[in-house]
Amino acid sequence: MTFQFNFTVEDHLGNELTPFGDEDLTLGSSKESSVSESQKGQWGYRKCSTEQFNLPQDDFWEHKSVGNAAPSEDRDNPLRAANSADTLEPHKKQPGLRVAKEHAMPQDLKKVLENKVVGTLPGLQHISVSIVKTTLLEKNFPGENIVSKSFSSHSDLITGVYEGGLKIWECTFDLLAYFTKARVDFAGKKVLDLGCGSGLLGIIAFKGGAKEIHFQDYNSLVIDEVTLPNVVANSTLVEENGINEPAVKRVRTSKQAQQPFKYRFFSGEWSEFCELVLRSEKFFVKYDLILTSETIYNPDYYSTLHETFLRLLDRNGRVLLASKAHYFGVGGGVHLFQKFIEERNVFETRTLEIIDEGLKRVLIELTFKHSS
Ligand SMILES: C[S@@+](CC[C@H](N)C(=O)[O-])C[C@H]1O[C@@H](n2cnc3c(N)ncnc32)[C@H](O)[C@@H]1O
Repeated sequence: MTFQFNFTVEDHLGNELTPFGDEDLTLGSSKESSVSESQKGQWGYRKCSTEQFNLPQDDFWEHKSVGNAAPSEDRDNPLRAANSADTLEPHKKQPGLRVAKEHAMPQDLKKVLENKVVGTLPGLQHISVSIVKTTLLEKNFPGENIVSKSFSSHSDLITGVYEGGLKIWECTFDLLAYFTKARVDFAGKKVLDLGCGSGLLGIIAFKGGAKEIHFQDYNSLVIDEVTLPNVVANSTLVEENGINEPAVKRVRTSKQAQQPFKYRFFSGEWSEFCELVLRSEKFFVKYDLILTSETIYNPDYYSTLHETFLRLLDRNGRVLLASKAHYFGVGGGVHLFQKFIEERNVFETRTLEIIDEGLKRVLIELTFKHSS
């Protein structure tokens, strides 16, 4: 599927460091922007010198090994069955489904930021994805060839090959703004940034005091080249630079800041990811919060996405989801997704906010109909 429905905030704002922008990936129609003037003004770039980052010691990163058997559970009730590592509905193994894997944090964290250019947003550091793409193209990256595939097919999404993680999508910023507005409480929570791409949602959750954060993206390369570097770039700057993030101030004491945080990184298709994490610990502790932006564009994925929520969300947890109202060309959107959720009758949805400028966007919350 050849598809383009968005712009990168980074490219849209213009940046002289960008040798080619996503302009090159755009099919036809004009781009629409709803990025506010204040967002534009706050975006800037600087070359990254790894010396500028006082990177954390090894024990900062706590990893768990994968491989324990999953607990067996009662399957009569969808909620109980959701605890099982076995799929609720027989999972049709499709050939070519991207197998999930866990990414270990590299030993040498400074290397993660090598050749990266770092931009800033309020309370956030963020590497330039355009530079990453260019570097990978130049290097003729031997792994997942998604950059050149995306480039040559003029598409931001290639179904089953590249699902768009090499951009920061617009709704990420809607959700970030909502976190501040609604004073979302991350303290002590176990959080999943699902379909993370840049990982900015999870990073803000970390800064807000979340106790454990997992990042998942379809593409392995996205995790290695974008998500991980962003996490590293943001890992210690919070305290050192005195970034004024209200949520940070509220919950993070200097003592908390010194405690090791648990990050884990995963790539792969959602059902495979579920299998992997549910098997990774004998008693997998479910997520209190699942954050997900621009992941409901393809109706073909709704069933797997629903099942992922069902199996991985704590009964008293919630999903915060941001989406365009409609994804032209692919067919998905909020209305269709909400209808799908209603029919399944497991979650209830609540509209948190409608952003009606540029392309209409919606923030919704999902919670279990019957919590504990
Ligand atoms: C359009 S991108 C959005 C990236 C990021 N959340 C943002 O807002 O900038 C959609 C993301 O969802 C994930 N995704 C989509 N479909 C998926 C699937 N079937 N299995 C696993 N991940 C998927 C991909 O990892 C991709 O990064």
